[in-house]
Amino acid sequence: MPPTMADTVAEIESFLDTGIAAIKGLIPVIWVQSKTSPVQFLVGGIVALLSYLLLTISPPHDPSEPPLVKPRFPVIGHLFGLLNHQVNYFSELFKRYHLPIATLPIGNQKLYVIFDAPLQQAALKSKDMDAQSFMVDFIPRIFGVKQGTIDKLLGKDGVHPSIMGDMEQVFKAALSGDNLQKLASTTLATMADTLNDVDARKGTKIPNMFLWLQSLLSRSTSKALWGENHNPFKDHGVIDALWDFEHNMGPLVFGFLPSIIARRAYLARKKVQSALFPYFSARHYDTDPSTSYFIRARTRLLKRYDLPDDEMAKNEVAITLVSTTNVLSTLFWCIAEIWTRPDLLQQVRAEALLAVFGDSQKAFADEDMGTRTITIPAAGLDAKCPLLASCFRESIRLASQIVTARRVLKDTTLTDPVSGRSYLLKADTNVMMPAKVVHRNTAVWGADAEEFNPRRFMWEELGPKVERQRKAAFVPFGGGKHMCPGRHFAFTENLALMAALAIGFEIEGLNKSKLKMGDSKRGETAKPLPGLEGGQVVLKKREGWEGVKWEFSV
Ligand code: HEM
Repeated sequence: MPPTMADTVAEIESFLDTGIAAIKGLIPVIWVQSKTSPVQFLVGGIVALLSYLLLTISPPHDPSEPPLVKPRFPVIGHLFGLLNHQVNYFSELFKRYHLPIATLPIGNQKLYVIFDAPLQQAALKSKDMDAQSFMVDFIPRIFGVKQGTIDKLLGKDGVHPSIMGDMEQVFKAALSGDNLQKLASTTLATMADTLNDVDARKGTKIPNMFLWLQSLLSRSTSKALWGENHNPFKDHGVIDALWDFEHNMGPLVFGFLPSIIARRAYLARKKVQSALFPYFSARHYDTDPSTSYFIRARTRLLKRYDLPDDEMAKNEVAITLVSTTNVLSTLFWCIAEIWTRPDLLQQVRAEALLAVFGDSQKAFADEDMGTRTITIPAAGLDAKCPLLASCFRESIRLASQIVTARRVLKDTTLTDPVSGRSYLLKADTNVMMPAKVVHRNTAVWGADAEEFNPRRFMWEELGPKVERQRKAAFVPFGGGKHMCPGRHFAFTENLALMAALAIGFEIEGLNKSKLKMGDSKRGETAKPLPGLEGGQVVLKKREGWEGVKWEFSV
């Protein structure tokens, strides 16, 4: 049975008492030793003094703040824990203390960590917390834009108002209604070309499924975003540089000597920025009609903030990344889980056939399809293919290691909508909300929370109570006003692609023993470990479906 809050607080207190007693106990020992060795006395004295200082410089803590979780090693223990275990450190703390929210002292600073889904959602909806502060700190370091550019965008230059509200509107408009439909149909058209290019007899040899999907998603999404004619990512070298940057950007957060300490990411970023610069200076976003609303509206808005083209090129490296990174890993895991379970694949296939052909699916099951054109209706597949959609949600649940971050703007009280318990959060403190802890909480997901269960999101089978509980604990897209606006796009493109793959293709050779999820370093969606991406596979057209031409309607 998990410990209660009272047990946990008692455990924390007893741990602290033991620590202080140990330090106090050292003093007579040092004194005794001093009789024989002055050097030992000196060293011991320094140790005791340092330990005393370490135990007393912790930040003030109000009892109405979230419970204090002192590190096992004073002062810097949590920092070491985070550096050492990254996102998993939050999971370890949750396993140890089972708290809904905690205060972690780090040096003389503190950090709040929210482990509980309803509390996370309450925090994401709070007007007294924002995400901007992180932009100020990290965007110049990660993307190399000037501090002045960020000041303009956040309205700190005394000339411009903050861009945030208008940008949220651009995101919402760009990823809904007609704009979403156009973006999804252009993306899926490139995917259809790739499926149609698969050799009818030999298939397509894929040495690494993850990299193959990375290329497919980058090519199709970038073309849909930036337009067909002047897509800066047309050259595959630029796509490779984008992922090289993504993979190696970690040391850029230190913010000094990037060309030395983060050389690989720095050079890759430079290559992507050099490809974006001519796009902005030639104003293709305005003149090329195939440019997406997303890029056109966002660029026009940024231009109202007087961003020169080189700053535009730096800042906009983020766009293709945000539109593909999380999709890539979740799509990969979903394919890996389905295509390594023959029974599940059969069920997904039957469901997709029914969604595409209606009642006539039985007639098609063994028929030679000749050179027919088959259109996958991408819109509405979520409802028509509940098993496939459940598998996709389950892949997102397990792969999502996102840590959503906010900063408290002024002292505020956060109330857990379920337990009714309130916590005081102090101004200027950072708040971290790890999705992995919520997504693997056995109290919500059951004893098999660490396992892939294809039917975990089959609402009709589970009933409304479980549906409500699980929906509340499914938080991969963040929440509040910054909730991922691309989630509908992600569902549309992924379900449609997988439906086509299930109906018309086999993925031969996908090897379960060569698949392993890695731990996310920066709180992104988890990738497979290098060398454990499922091995070499062949994407083959199914017998009788060799001549089919694929297309998608949205
Ligand atoms: C499975 C796929 C995806 C996952 C798990 C995901 C997750 C997230 C998360 C956690 C956030 C931050 C929310 C917050 O701070 O509260 C976010 C923001 C965002 N996502 Fe996604 N995302 C996905 C796909 C996409 C796609 C396909 C697009 C675009 C085509 C996209 C565009 C964005 C944008 C523009 C934001 C920033 C929103 C803002 O700051 O207002 N995402 N996403």
